[in-house]
Amino acid sequence: MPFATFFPSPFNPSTTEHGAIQDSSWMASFMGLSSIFGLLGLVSQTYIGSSLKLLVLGSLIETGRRLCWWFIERFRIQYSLTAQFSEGDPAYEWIILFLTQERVWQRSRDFTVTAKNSQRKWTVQTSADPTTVGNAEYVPTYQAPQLFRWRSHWVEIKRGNERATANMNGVQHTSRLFLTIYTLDMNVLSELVEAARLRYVEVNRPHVTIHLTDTRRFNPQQMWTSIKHKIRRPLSSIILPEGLLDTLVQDAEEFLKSEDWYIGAGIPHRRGYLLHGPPGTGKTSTIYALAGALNLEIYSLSLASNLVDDSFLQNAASGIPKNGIFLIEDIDCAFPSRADEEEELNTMLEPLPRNTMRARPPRSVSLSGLLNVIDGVGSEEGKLFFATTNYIDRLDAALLRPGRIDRKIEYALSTIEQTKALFLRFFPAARFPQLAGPDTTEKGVKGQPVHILAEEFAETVPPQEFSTAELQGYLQGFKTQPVEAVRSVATWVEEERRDRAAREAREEERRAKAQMRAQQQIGGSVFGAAVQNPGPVPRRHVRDDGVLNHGKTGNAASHLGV
Ligand SMILES: Nc1ncnc2c1ncn2[C@@H]1O[C@H](COP(=O)(O)OP(=O)(O)OP(=O)(O)O)[C@@H](O)[C@H]1O
Repeated sequence: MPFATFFPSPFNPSTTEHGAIQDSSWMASFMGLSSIFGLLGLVSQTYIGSSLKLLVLGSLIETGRRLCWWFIERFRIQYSLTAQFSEGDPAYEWIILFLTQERVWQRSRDFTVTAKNSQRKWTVQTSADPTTVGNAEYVPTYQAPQLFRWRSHWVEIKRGNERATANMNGVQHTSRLFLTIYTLDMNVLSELVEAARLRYVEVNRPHVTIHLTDTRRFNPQQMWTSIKHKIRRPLSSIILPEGLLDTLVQDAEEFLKSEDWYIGAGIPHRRGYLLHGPPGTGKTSTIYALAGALNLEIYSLSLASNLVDDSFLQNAASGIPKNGIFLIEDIDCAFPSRADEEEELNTMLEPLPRNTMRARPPRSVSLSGLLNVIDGVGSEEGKLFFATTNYIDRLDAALLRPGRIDRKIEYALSTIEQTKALFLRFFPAARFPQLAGPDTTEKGVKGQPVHILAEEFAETVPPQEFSTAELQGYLQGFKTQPVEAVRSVATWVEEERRDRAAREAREEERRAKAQMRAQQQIGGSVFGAAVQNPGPVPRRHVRDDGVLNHGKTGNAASHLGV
């Protein structure tokens, strides 16, 4: 319809009220305008029509698209299984190794490269030659899902956004992974997870897995966030007095096999071992070798950190799965030594600058917290508890009672037999055929040359004076020179004795000075100092006669020499 007809004008001659004929030029220009309006009307009419058509078409497409997604989603929900894995959980490690081996990330083109650590991540092998990869890890950065086929099923893998958890050290980010399997069969998921676990076990067969907590990344749901793999150590490489190791291994094996017996007898299925003795005598090495021999994973916790408190300990212990070894090294850390207490006291007695408050040295794990963890709820599910200490005397009797610590195993400095065995381990006949010749007799000793050397070495080293670690350190300096090692050992023993004597004298002097300072301050300005520095000294009391006494240890006065 023409525009003019559609919008009748008051200036249109046919519609003028008086019917007067207008001037012809005006008429002409009016006719021109009218035709432009008409044209515009035509165009806009076509435009609106097309727009309407487009609108309808667009709506149809969008509805179709949404419908498609809806069907796809319904299909996914109906015909797929989705599992989530979170960093820090062992299953996450299994699946990461599995995906790496399946080369799922191989098409990645965008990486974050980090120096290799022992924690397995999204590593992609970028080169067929392992030496080229070197000590770096290639972690794909993009979030796009990856699709692969596993046993005739389509599997989709997607990196989730990192989950942020707030803790006392700020916000902690944990990676997540979503695995979707397109199948109706629920078993496929558990089969895949089990296949990943078995592969992980197989790959780590030469290793012992050690789980560690990271106090900076405290998350009550996920305590064991760090994993290390140590080369499995054969039990035969541990040199201990005859029978000690065999008894320990048999005891642990017996324990693992007898869950039913424990349940039947109403005894909690747990076993505690305390390995005690001087440093470097093989306590930790024994536990690692045992874990390797029995295919157990170690969950190792140190009480030395100020951030480890009772609740941290409780959370960590309850996160240990069945048949795991819970290891607390240097368990005495939780309990201060007398030397520590003296040191602490001396520090407290030292004057502080004005207006300075002295913080009490943090020691966060309590004895009751520790006892609860060892025999509390959740500790009885087939867990082996191992603790090591250099100072068994510092441990409370409550901790050492059977049910908490079932076996105490003492480690000592190297005996003649151990020293000899260590020498033979360093210079095996296979590597030193010249020492494996026929039996000879020297200085009344008969045997292969290597045995005669070992005998001579062991006789020169005084028994029970050096730790196996110290002797190992000495022999490392003579890796290829067994004869030289024997020749020089007497000189080394003398030097070591001199060094020790000098160290002890220095330590004695330091302690004597500290004691003197403490006594002077107690006798003189101790009360002034106490007013200035109101740090609490809860376990100690100052007797009327000025003698220090320790509330807890009782006889501290004697060890202070007053
Ligand atoms: N009995 C032993 N048999 C074999 N190797 C030993 C033995 N004792 C110590 N070593 C060696 O000495 C080093 C330290 O040993 P380990 O850490 O097991 O000692 P430890 O008793 O746990 O010491 P610490 O009390 O200081 O923790 C290791 O390299 C280990 O190989």
